Amino acid sequence: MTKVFKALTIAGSDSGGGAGIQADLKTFQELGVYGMSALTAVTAQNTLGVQGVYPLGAEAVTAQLDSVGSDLQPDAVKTGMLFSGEIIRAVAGKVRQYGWDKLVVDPVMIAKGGSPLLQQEAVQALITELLPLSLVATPNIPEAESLTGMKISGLAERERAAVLIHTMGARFVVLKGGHDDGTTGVLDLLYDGNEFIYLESPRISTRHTHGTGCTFSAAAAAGLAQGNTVKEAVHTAKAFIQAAIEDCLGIGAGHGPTNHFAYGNRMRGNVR
Ligand SMILES: Nc1ncnc2c1ncn2[C@@H]1O[C@H](COP(=O)(O)OP(=O)(O)OP(=O)(O)O)[C@@H](O)[C@H]1O
Ligand SMILES: Cc1ncc(CO)c(N)n1
Repeated sequence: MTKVFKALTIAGSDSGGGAGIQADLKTFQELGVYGMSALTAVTAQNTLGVQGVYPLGAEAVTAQLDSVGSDLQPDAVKTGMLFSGEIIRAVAGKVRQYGWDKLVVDPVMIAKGGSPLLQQEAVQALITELLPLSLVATPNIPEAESLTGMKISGLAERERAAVLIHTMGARFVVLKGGHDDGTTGVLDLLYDGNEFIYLESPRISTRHTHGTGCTFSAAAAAGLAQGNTVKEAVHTAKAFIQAAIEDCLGIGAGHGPTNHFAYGNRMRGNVR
């Protein structure tokens, strides 16, 4: 039998299916990785915004992690929306207990429309509890500003923020450039503690970018689950999200989801 690669996402549910757990599982599946999930919160959400946030208690998160950890042994794990310090501490405890060392931390804080997905007081727990356990952290620019307390405008500041987040314990940092509006390219910065690698792609002019960060970090986790290096996994994640934004589905009246089929379609030669 061929080896089955397995990845676990610890994140919130997006009823609209473009971000959160749904984006993660679709991405795992498209990249040939068996997906598992531990829910932290249920959101009532669509392309127009977040209509409600219903967090789970930490014990419900712990129970799901024990169910997966005691039986299914994920090859890689990613975190998304964690909502509270209590949930972050529970997740960190289980990551340590089960020795999940291929951990991608996407420090989700605020949805694109401005709704908070992480309590302000939980940012410190993210820094002290989870970043030190992470193999890869994938902040966007506002998240990097919140983690570091810096205001980031130019490339030099972005590099400085990546170094700071690395010193918080993330062995690799991908500082994503989606929010750097007004530029013709999108520059994601990968820092490995030693050198900067610049992943640049043309900026696609579209409003359909709901869940780009979730999809990107899930693709990176899928690559790690398959045994790829961090650099390989991040390069594939960039190609996956670029295709998913380019071939957008155009659904919903607001900020629509990306096309999770796009990368696989291209690989299979079925271009839309
Ligand atoms: N308009 C765009 N064109 C091309 N690539 C983009 C665009 N917007 C985002 N990306 C890519 O998508 C990935 C996610 O970046 P972004 O900075 O948007 O994350 P995010 O803000 O965490 O996403 P979200 O919170 O919506 O899930 C990055 O690899 C980035 O380069
Ligand atoms: C559940 C959830 N997680 C993450 C994001 C960030 O895109 C979102 N909008 N919703």
